Amino acid sequence: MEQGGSSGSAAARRMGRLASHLRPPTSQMEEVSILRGSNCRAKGAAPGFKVAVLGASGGIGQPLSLLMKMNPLVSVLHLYDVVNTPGVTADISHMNTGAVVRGFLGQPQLENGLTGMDLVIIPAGIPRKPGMTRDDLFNINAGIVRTLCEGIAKCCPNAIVNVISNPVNSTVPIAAEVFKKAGTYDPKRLLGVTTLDVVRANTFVGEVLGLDPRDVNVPVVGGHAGVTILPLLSQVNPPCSFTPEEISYLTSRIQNGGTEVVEAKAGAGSATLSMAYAAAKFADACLRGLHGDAGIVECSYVDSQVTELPFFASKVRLGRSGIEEILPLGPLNEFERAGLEKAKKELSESIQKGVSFINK
Ligand SMILES: NC(=O)c1ccc[n+]([C@@H]2O[C@H](COP(=O)([O-])OP(=O)(O)OC[C@H]3O[C@@H](n4cnc5c(N)ncnc54)[C@H](O)[C@@H]3O)[C@@H](O)[C@H]2O)c1
Ligand SMILES: O=C(O)C[C@H](O)C(=O)O
Repeated sequence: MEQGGSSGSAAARRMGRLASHLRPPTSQMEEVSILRGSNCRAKGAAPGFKVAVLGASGGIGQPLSLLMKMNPLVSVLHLYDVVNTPGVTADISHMNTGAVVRGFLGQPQLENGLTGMDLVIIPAGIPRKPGMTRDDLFNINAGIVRTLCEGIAKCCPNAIVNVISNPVNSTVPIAAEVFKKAGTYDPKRLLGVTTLDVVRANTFVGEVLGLDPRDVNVPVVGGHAGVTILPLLSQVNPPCSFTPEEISYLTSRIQNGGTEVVEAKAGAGSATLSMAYAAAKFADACLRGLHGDAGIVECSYVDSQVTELPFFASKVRLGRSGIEEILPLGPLNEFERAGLEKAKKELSESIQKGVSFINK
């Protein structure tokens, strides 16, 4: 009887837990707290990194959060947005992968969402509509990125930060200025996400060459808008050559890939699915670097001395401290040298605009 009584009370405790789980949680923290011994990680999950997605309810944020929930290097995933995070969090939290998912809604919950994070990914902000440039997003997105970076400086100053919000050519300098003001700036830990340019370049070059795009690697340098997106077609791996017509077609298609999607979506936003794929790929590279894996090289828009500009996208080697080395541009042909000059002119203005926004 006693045995029955004790297993009965164990069952009652389990039922109590279940009942409280079925009750609508007042916060995601309460929901998580009923899980046995899992304040930090899901039962059975390997130790891993803590990752926050800021703007997690958006067109990029949702599929990116899904992909990060699938990443075995992630043990805790925080989803922050100013709308809809309870629903997105409930949905993603049912995936039977290792990471524990917690949702944070609105500015009052930002600091809890950021505390203790190793990697923060920022896809928060408005996207383009047809006829707009990325710079047309500056007025709204600059303020969003500033607020989020102020939170990062306060709550997780050592986190690696991946900036997706456009215009990246200005939002990365904005983030740097916020961190400088807070005294937390580490240029090795701030990375603008330009992976979608490389993903597109690999796809389009693969189509022209008749190769599997997974076997193609095109360095794309400069920045992330129009002529600042500079594919180095002379450095494609595997080594190959192109006709002048192919170079003209590929350069234009890669530089205008974002606009191609904006026009096809006809007012419903910009690239979200390919971007989530690209951002998840880049975040995974950052996490593998933090984990100590060797030989991780990705293109990214970073604080740089590769040119005379303070920020520039080029190949970087990632490691335990973030960016461990910025690789040189390598030999450029005449077409690419001319493209570099155009890119630098526009980049210089975008960088200055970002810096002035914080220091005005
Ligand atoms: N770097 C790149 O290669 C690249 C590629 C595609 C899109 N983008 C940019 O990413 C951004 C997001 O695009 P999207 O299609 O996901 O837009 P979206 O409108 O679908 O989603 C943006 C999300 O940000 C949230 N948000 C707004 N203000 C916020 C704040 N203060 N704090 C937290 N979240 C906030 C919104 O609620 C929304 O859920 C845009 O600026 C877009 O231009 C960049
Ligand atoms: O083009 C945009 O506005 C979004 C993004 O920068 C992209 O390259 O798809």
